[in-house]
Amino acid sequence: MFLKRVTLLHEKIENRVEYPFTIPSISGLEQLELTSSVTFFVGENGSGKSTLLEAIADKCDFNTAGGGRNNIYDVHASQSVLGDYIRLSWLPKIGNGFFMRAESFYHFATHIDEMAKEEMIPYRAYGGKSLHEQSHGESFLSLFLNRFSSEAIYLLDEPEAALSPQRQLMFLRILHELTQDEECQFIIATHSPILLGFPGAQILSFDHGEIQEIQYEETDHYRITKSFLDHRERFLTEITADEEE
Ligand SMILES: Nc1ncnc2c1ncn2[C@@H]1O[C@H](COP(=O)(O)OP(=O)(O)OP(=O)(O)O)[C@@H](O)[C@H]1O
Repeated sequence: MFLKRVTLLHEKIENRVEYPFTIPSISGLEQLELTSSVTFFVGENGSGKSTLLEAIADKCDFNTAGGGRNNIYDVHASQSVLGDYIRLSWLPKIGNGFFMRAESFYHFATHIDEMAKEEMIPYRAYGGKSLHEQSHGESFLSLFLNRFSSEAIYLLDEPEAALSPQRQLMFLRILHELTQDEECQFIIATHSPILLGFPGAQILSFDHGEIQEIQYEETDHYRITKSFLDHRERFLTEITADEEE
């Protein structure tokens, strides 16, 4: 692995009453030690996962709208506000990698089409054809299978968004292959109980106003999914009863 630590530069913060320092998990951050080649960010919606991931992408000089260092295009409101306030500690330092955000993947696909049209890149790196001509899930997997290679850091924001459970398992296999011998590092914000099950991953929870390491079985994603699958009828009865009150 390459990125070892993320430090919040408290001394640079002048205004703590504005985003992103209004997010408890961010304002309380001191240092985050990354201890595995796969780190997951988990937590409730709005707990600050994307904010931190985007800031890390910014400090890696990746396009914060999604892409690597050479993918230069603009998407409205994709700048990282937190990037100026964190420091990344590397051993060794690398520049290869990619930031993928599910929500702006459409814009990235258009950017790739434009580069291919101008013959600046071949489609080979993206599965042989335009990402727009592949289904949402197919295009995600094309990126993972063809563009991802060794000695790089990949920052992925909800990669499961378009993937069927079967494709999520394929993604786990890709993760396994790319992290063998610690050749690639991944930081992944996810809500998927399947992805979170990756063996040996570090799981960082952004809940309860702080970022702390937790075990797979302690995540809401595992607990709620397991409980739902084990007691589906009871869950549905309770949900319906609430609606009728
Ligand atoms: N550009 C912005 N300006 C002001 N507030 C913002 C901005 N971006 C995000 N926020 C707020 O910061 C909080 C954290 O957002 P963030 O996107 O980091 O959450 P998240 O944990 O990734 O959530 P999700 O799981 O829903 O993707 C949210 O309350 C959000 O409304």
